[in-house]
Amino acid sequence: MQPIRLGLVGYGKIAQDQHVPAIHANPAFQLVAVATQGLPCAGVDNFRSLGELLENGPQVDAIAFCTPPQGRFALVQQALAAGKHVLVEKPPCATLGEAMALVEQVREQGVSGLFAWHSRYAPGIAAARDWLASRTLQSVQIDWKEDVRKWHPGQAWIWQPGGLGVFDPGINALSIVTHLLALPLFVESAELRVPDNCQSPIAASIKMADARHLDVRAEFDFDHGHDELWSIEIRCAEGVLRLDNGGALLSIDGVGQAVSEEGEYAAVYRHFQQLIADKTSDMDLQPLRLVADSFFVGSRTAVEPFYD
Ligand SMILES: NC(=O)C1=CN([C@@H]2O[C@H](COP(=O)(O)OP(=O)(O)OC[C@H]3O[C@@H](n4cnc5c(N)ncnc54)[C@H](O)[C@@H]3O)[C@@H](O)[C@H]2O)C=CC1
Ligand SMILES: O=C1O[C@@H]([C@H](O)CO)[C@H](O)[C@H]1O
Repeated sequence: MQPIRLGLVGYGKIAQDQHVPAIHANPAFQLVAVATQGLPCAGVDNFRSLGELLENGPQVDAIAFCTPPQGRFALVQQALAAGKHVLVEKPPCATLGEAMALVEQVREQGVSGLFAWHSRYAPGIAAARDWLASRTLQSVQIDWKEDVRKWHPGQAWIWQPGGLGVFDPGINALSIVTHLLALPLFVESAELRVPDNCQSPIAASIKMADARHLDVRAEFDFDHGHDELWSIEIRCAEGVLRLDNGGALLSIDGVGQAVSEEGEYAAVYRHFQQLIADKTSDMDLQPLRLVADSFFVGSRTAVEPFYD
């Protein structure tokens, strides 16, 4: 079986930390070319733009997008126009409208598309989903607090319009919860705390509910330089389920549970490989819709300027 020849656009932090190692570890893929505006990727042909890669580079079957969300829509459209399968990092686009258009364009082109909500592939998520399927949910508490200076050093785009600020990691928690719950969520209220010198929030409190009035609360903090916290606690009539470390750890009533041994990005690429084989797609919009709605209804509180 010939490997899927893969191009990658945006050889930055997550491409270096996660995508390229996961691609190299999966024999179903062969990374053959990179288009990036920063440092080149060793061992493959490098180009300064996707257009140049498509025009002058080696043949590719699929393209992975690891650029910032701003401008990504046009890049993915370029790949779709060339008939390529696409794997798109989260958040899929800078706006909900762009992401909705990509879903349609993937369908029209008859290729496979994946919105890579990587946290949905964390080791504890599948077991959590199985346990919750037969339980009576009463409330959900999300606490997602990390250090932007550690995870996005010098990345000005995250504070600019379309960059989402604290929702860039926070959307991962929303992607997990929307994957675990049976019904869609709606944003009831939100408070966004925006630094004087930024266009996007550094912290946020969100109150959500589903059609059965399940109480879902989220606290996001991007300036949390100590004891980082990525936890989701779901109280049920039958007991308390807790995901910690971004979904890597699962406990029920305080007792640790068996989880998958596969890493997030290995699972992401295995899923992409399966979508291509099955000639289908997986492009969920709900996490991005919740972020958009948080921006719609969120009150804004100005806080002190942020300096990297
Ligand atoms: N930093 C992290 O810990 C994680 C980031 N992500 C997501 O991955 C995406 C990228 O984030 P990072 O890697 O941290 O950002 P980054 O700023 O480190 O990397 C972005 C890369 O894209 C390149 N680029 C920008 N525009 C381009 C264009 N038009 N053509 C070609 N290359 C272009 C830049 O040169 C840079 O190398 C974001 O959507 C983020 O939410 C996902 C998981 C973790
Ligand atoms: O997707 C993302 O994950 C976090 C971080 O890598 C782990 O929580 C990062 O802020 C965000 O882009």
